[in-house]
Amino acid sequence: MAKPQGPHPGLMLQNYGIVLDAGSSHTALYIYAWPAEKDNNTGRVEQTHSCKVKGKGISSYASQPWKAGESLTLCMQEAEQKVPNKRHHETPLYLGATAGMRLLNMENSSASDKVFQAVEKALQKFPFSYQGARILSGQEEGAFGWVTVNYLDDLCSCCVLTSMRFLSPSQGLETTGALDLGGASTQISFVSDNYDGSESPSNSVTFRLYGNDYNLYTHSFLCYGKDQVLRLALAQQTQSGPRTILDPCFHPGYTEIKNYSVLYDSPCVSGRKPQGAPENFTLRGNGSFGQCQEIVKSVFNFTSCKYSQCSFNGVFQPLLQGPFGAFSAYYFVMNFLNLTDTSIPLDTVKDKLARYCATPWDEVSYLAEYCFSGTYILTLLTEGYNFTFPSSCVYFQIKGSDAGWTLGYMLNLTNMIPAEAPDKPPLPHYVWAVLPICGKVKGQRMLLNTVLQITWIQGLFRRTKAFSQWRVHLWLKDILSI
Ligand SMILES: Nc1ncnc2c1ncn2[C@@H]1O[C@H](COP(=O)(O)OP(=O)(O)O)[C@@H](O)[C@H]1O
Ligand SMILES: [Ca+2]
Repeated sequence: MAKPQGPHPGLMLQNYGIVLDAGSSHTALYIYAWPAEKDNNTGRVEQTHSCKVKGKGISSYASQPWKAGESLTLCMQEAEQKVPNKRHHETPLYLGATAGMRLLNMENSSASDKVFQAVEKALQKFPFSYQGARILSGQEEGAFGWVTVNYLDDLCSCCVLTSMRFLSPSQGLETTGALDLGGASTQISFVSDNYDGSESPSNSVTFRLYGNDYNLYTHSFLCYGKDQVLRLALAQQTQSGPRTILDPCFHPGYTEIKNYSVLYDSPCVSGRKPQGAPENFTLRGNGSFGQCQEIVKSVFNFTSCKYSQCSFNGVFQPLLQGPFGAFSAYYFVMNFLNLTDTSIPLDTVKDKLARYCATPWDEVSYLAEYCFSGTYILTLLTEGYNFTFPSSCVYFQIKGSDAGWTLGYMLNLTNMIPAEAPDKPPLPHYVWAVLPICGKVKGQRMLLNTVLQITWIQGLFRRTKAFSQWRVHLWLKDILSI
């Protein structure tokens, strides 16, 4: 008897790519896959697996570099299992390190080199196509995060509402800005119609996507990740070298003994350690959101700006233009605090946070830093970047933990972001007519894409936003299987 016919084997063939995100707090491995039979520009890339490396980030192994390499072994073995053997040799493997290694490199470049040597040695033992380990610049981290957010196109209801403005002839189609909060740095990246890149060239990244140039504004604030900002705030409170501090950013009843040398062992605060400080100090929480916000505000410098406008610390920032997707620690913290709904008035958000901060520690007794982190996020967004809530459309990404620069980095390095538009229109025009029907099948996201596409047909763009067309193009190819 003839075997039942399965799908043509060629149709099942997948390509894979692996990216290791060596962050300041920990390393994570991501596996991406896309259909092999489609040309690079049309297959939808999806994350098929992720693995969190046990222990801290690779920069924490400065004094025992070999352990940085060893720490990756389990996740790499898992990747060997997850990627089919036949594809191992063709699977590119990248490691990108962010602010933790940027800081280590500033502090002790030979230690950072040794960590990379150890990591390289460990990764080369695996059968994948190793493509190198390096530190990403802050601009790259911001820009690739933006590519990911726009590629994922995982828009929430907040932005569906905002999509109404896509129909306005004066506004043009918008890309989604990206907000990434790490432990040691934070990035903001967006396209603003009023920004041509000339005012502050170091904040400008140009992308050629589908025949159009995008001028992206991006800035990475080193030391403004949530873990380093906590050091800045504690440094602010310990300048006189006290033995005890009453810290409003921690719950009442919370007590912790902190070591001065450990606190000041970071380029973000080094040189500020008080002379003659004792070995330790005791941190006692008193849970006051208002006072905590005052301390957090004091780590931002709003006084000098040599540009037409600035966010903080004298850094140029053009007019905000949204929507924005906020991911990584933005999502972890706001999700934990049940504050991801940005349609809530700002005062209500502050009330909720104030109540959380004032909750006695014995009623929380779990992860002490969320009051501080929530206060920092709110202050960074509203005072630092000047978002106004609820009118600014910032959405905390549901798949927050998995959005980040890694996908954009891989898309770029594997040339999967087409720089040029195809010679002919991606699909004949009659196909657009079926869109409203398709739109109902997959719900919200489809509906939004429909809006984008119709807007395109009607020629309502002030200028062509080919990146969105590219997304729609990918999606159409997907659902129509062409
Ligand atoms: N479940 C979680 N809840 C709260 N914070 C988290 C959670 N998981 C990760 N984080 C935080 O997210 C941040 C991730 O930063 P990371 O990517 O390691 O640093 P960077 O991007 O600055 O190099 C860290 O501050 C880490 O503590
Ligand atoms: Ca990160």
